[in-house]
Amino acid sequence: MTIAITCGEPAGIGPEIAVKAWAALRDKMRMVWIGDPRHLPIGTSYTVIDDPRGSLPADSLPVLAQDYGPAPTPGIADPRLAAGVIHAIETGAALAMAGQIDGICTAPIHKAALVHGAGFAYPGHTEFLAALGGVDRVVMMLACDALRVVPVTIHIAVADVPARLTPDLLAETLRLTHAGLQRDFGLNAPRIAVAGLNPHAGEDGLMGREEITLIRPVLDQLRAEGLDLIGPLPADTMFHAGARQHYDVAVCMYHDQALIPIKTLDFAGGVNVTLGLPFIRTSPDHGTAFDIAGKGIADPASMIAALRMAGQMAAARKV
Ligand SMILES: NC(=O)C1=CN([C@@H]2O[C@H](COP(=O)(O)OP(=O)(O)OC[C@H]3O[C@@H](n4cnc5c(N)ncnc54)[C@H](O)[C@@H]3O)[C@@H](O)[C@H]2O)C=CC1
Ligand SMILES: NCC(=O)COP(=O)(O)O
Repeated sequence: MTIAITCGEPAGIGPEIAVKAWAALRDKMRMVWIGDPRHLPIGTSYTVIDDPRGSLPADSLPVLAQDYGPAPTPGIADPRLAAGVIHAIETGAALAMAGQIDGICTAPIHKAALVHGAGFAYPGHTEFLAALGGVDRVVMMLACDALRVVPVTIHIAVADVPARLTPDLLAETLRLTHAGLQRDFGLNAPRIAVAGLNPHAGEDGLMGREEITLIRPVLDQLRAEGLDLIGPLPADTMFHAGARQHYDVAVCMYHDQALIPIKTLDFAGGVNVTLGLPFIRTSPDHGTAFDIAGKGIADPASMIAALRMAGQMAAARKV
């Protein structure tokens, strides 16, 4: 099994955590890095390879080399590199879809840098990879040992959430989550908790009506299809340790409702995984960390967890 790491934003911590994670896991799994070797931390031992399916060097980072431009100043995105950052993701996705690698693990991108530098038309990897994979809908799931979460709406303004939260989007997110947990996480009958949108899950309509008009009808429909659904639950009380025992994943209505609990519980161990793609994709749960880039102090734990998860998913699909 071979997992490719895409370089991510060269001015961030992506190259550093890729090298650290590769060093930690090189005895346990096959990994290649896609990017411009000039963006690796100074002194990194690497070997340029052509074929990710061939033999890989044991003691230097295998690199599918691209030519994107000289390394930027740490912490300052260089717009001239934006097209290269995007190309690395495209290369990883293409290799995965061609079966030349078993999955990709994407280092973080700086979304604004890609928009300003290359007119990137997507708010994140998740939406870009859906387009590359030729699928209309995917699900962003973040997972750590203590919790899995899915935001139904992802990278949109909070003000836009109620209008974008449609029965179709909610139903498809729940179905993809159910199928993804079955396929890749060994859960035959995943228990899915669903958050309300409003405080106290609307308190019988006193604090908002989306629970009554939208969420409950969708849950009733999908229960009839056989999904094990709990909710809609008040989001403020569904994440304490006791509550978490009753479900395998929490599906939330918007980005921060889902990501705040998991990043608070386990920032170092969290993994971002895209469900519903025709290939495996994981990522660390954190961003580019410009404030510590180039200092050599970035923690590779989330990247290590993401690579392990990609490897486990790939192994499960081969059984
Ligand atoms: N998958 C992706 O491509 C993701 C990209 N981002 C992007 O990253 C950029 C910065 O986002 P922020 O909200 O500032 O979050 P961030 O995760 O980059 O940083 C938040 C704080 O956590 C620290 N931190 C993050 N990762 C760390 C690590 N491995 N070791 C030690 N400390 C670490 C940072 O130094 C900073 O103090 C944004 O452009 C955002 O869009 C954010 C999340 C995921
Ligand atoms: N906040 C999570 C995040 O930004 C991850 O986005 P993506 O690049 O994995 O789509």
